[in-house]
Amino acid sequence: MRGLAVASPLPPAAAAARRWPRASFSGRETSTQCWKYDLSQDRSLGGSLRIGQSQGSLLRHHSTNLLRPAAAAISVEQDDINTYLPKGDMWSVHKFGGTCMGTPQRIQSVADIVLGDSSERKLVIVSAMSKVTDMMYNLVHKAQSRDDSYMIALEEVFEKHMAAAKDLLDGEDLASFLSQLHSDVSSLRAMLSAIYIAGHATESFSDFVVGHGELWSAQMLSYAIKKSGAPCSWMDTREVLVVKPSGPNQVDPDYLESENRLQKWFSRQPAEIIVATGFIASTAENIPTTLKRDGSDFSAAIIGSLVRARQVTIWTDVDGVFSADPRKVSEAVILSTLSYQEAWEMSYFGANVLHPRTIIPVMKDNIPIVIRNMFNISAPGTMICRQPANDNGDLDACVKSFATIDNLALVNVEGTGMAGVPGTSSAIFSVVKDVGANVIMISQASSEHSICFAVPEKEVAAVSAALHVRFREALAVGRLSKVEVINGCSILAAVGLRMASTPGVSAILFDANINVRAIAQGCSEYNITVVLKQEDCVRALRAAHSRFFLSKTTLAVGIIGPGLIGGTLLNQLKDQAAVLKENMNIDLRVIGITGSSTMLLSDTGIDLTQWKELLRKEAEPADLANFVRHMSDNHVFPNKVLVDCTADTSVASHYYDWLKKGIHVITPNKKANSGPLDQYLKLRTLQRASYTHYFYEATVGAGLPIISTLRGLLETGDKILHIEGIFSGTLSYIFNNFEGTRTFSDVVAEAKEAGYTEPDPRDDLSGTDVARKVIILARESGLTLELSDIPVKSLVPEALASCSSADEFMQKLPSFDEDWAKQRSEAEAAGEVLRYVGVVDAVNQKGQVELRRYKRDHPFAQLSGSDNIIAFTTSRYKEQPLIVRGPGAGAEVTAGGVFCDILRLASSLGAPS
Ligand SMILES: NC(=O)C1=CN([C@@H]2O[C@H](COP(=O)(O)OP(=O)(O)OC[C@H]3O[C@@H](n4cnc5c(N)ncnc54)[C@H](O)[C@@H]3O)[C@@H](O)[C@H]2O)C=CC1
Ligand SMILES: N[C@@H](CC=O)C(=O)O
Ligand code: NA
Repeated sequence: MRGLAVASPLPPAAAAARRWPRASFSGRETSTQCWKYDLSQDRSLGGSLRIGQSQGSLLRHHSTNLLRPAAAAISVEQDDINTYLPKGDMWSVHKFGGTCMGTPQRIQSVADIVLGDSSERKLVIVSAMSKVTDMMYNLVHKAQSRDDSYMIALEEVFEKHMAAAKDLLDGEDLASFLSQLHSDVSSLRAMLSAIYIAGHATESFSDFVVGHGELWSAQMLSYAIKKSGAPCSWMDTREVLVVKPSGPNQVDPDYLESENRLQKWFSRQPAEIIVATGFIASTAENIPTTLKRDGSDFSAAIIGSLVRARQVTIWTDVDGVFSADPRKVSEAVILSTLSYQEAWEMSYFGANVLHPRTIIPVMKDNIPIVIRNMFNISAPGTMICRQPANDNGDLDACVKSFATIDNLALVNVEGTGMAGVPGTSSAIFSVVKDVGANVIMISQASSEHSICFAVPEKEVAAVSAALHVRFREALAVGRLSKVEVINGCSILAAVGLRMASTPGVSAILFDANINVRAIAQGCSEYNITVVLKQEDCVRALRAAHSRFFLSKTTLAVGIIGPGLIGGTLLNQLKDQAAVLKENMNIDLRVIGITGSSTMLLSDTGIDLTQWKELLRKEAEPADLANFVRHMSDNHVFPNKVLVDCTADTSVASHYYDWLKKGIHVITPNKKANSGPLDQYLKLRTLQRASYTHYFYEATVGAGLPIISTLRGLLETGDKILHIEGIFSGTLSYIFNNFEGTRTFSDVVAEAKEAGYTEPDPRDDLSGTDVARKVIILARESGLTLELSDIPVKSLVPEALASCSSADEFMQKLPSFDEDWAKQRSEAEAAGEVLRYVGVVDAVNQKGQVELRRYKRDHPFAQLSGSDNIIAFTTSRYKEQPLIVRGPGAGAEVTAGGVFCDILRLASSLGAPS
């Protein structure tokens, strides 16, 4: 036996070892070095001798069984050649479906994608141009039903391909394609005419006709690739792929024969790029046939396996495999990896991934399949392979996807006589088999008292009738108690390879508030299947999906009162939502906005860029009860919060119920915390006993950290002695700006215009707003005071207290400007300013609100704008109080304070800090 002649020196051992890690070096660093190689582990060698033809291949000597890396130029003696077809990592297989081959421009893009792949060798499988396969079947159908319009239809097929070729090709390539097209169409015309005369087409006649779509698309693409100068041949896979029928509408590949034929083919045309026809094949007797449904994917997988490809890429028009049907679950995400088994399970449960049989050929050789979008090349796609690369072991990753099957019926066979009686299930399922029904899932209670199974709804009547006949006697004597049919069912399947090793998966599924009728989980635990009412299915699918795929800190937000503060908050949420999601994994979804007359609801989140417009155009009449139901019935989102941005006492009276329902509450509205003491205490007791949160930072000092500062002091054991301050942004603004240049009523109007006042400014001027804040802080400090316990000096002239509206009040206020001017001058003459202050006297358990005069150098006299200043005197801050100062009213700062509370909530739900 002759050896191998290597014409140029071998690569250095170290470099070679990197490239062939399983090789063990023996010999010296000379041209005589040899490499032992573990053939069994290397799919590039396929366990038998392969000889490479370029640098980077492995050569094995027959007699010594030693392998060595090939050098750039090798001359190989004919005797030593087992095969001409190089196999292994150098091959990359691509498949482009009809949509990808839909137009000449797309065919050109396909050519560009193929040329852009740097693999040493490429095998490209193509489908017919979109719609062509249907057109071809239609030709056969017309001809055999003796409809002579088949001639016109054939002409259309011809025109379509001629037009595409003229767009795509030119010169000699175009001429030779068109000449082939002419000749093919002539033979088709003859064959269709024969079919027309016979009024019948055999399957192979039909397959012969139909396969032309692929023959033409493959030739066009190969010419388009060749145009760029790349060496490319096209392959009629009927010469290579041999299959045998294995059932109705099903064929099995004959790998051995196909491999032999492929090698022969390659020895004739050893091109670096081969464009091959998908879908078509032939029998061992060379009769044309097809690979049936999803045939081109199957062709790609078989050929990928024959050449032991590095990868098979299936190009399509979606970014990859979704975690659930995106038409049903808008939150569905593209999965980066899937195991073969997961892809298999998903296909079974109706996900449009790959036909299970497409996976078999590549699975045996561990060849990854990548699903990619040819219209979005930047998307990495989904890789289907043996071991998911990003399998990081957390619970979220163990469920890969959810799929559903509708229109099922559940059959439940029940009875004490079933337990321990061998053959019952075999009797049941032989009945099912006899009526030809397709069992989708089976579940048997371990007590063996019942077996239930799901079948398509349209098959259940026959199944039920046959079971009643078969078990008539058992039913009559009571061994079986019933054969029950439950119509209108769906299956929801959770698929994931790692569910087996992850505790708690089914618990999460059940926790999603799904009313489950039956459950099945195989020992392999690749899927958990639950049967539920069809009408619940989409809701359940969304709920289950959200449990696994949404961030734990996804918050469904309902905004009540989109006025100044609520509206500003919505705009802030709109501007910041993407940043929060990106940086902190906090996903905020406003799923409802209600004003006093209209409300806007959404299941998955309102588009905040147009909330105002939507609220005008798409809103429904406001109904707070329905609004809250919409929040609590939503099972997509794990956490919900209602944000009350009204000043309404009746809205505040519902907080207790909402917290009880598990809905968190956040508010700038002071009514609940300054309302009747018993209700306040009841609310706080409930909230402290639950894990539901209630935040209200903006009720005092707007966005200033007043409540949180006070809480921090108290929770760390400090003792509050005294809290004193200017708590009203409105009154602060008024007295900071009422300096003799403008009238009192003008300054009040300015404060209202600036958004500092309450919806009715009398609430500010009357001192009620300050009294409420004093009560809130007093109660927070442990005092049990009612609002009526606080003496308040009202600045509302008695005559205006009874005005029927805020507008009327504002109109009449100027008549009191003179009184105010007098008070101000008196203070000024004494070197003092007017300031409206609130006091919590924790030592004496009292509160107070009054208009005081302060010397010009007092800190309270130094404020500007809407500044609040609050001084906490405590056991720790006794000599010098702890002071918080800053703008204490206004839309942006108040909405910002409410927003802060929302993030505090997200943080207590587990968001990163
Ligand atoms: N303006 C400010 O600087 C500050 C305001 N706040 C508080 O913020 C809250 C909101 O104040 P603004 O936005 O200025 O008032 P606003 O009058 O501009 O907005 C209140 C909104 O609530 C709506 N509303 C009233 N009753 C309702 C109900 N039952 N159901 C649904 N919607 C209802 C109104 O139609 C309006 O759109 C008040 O509680 C106020 O005390 C707190 C701190 C500072
Ligand atoms: N109207 C209030 C707003 C804040 O609570 C004020 O003026 O302080
Ligand atoms: Na505050």
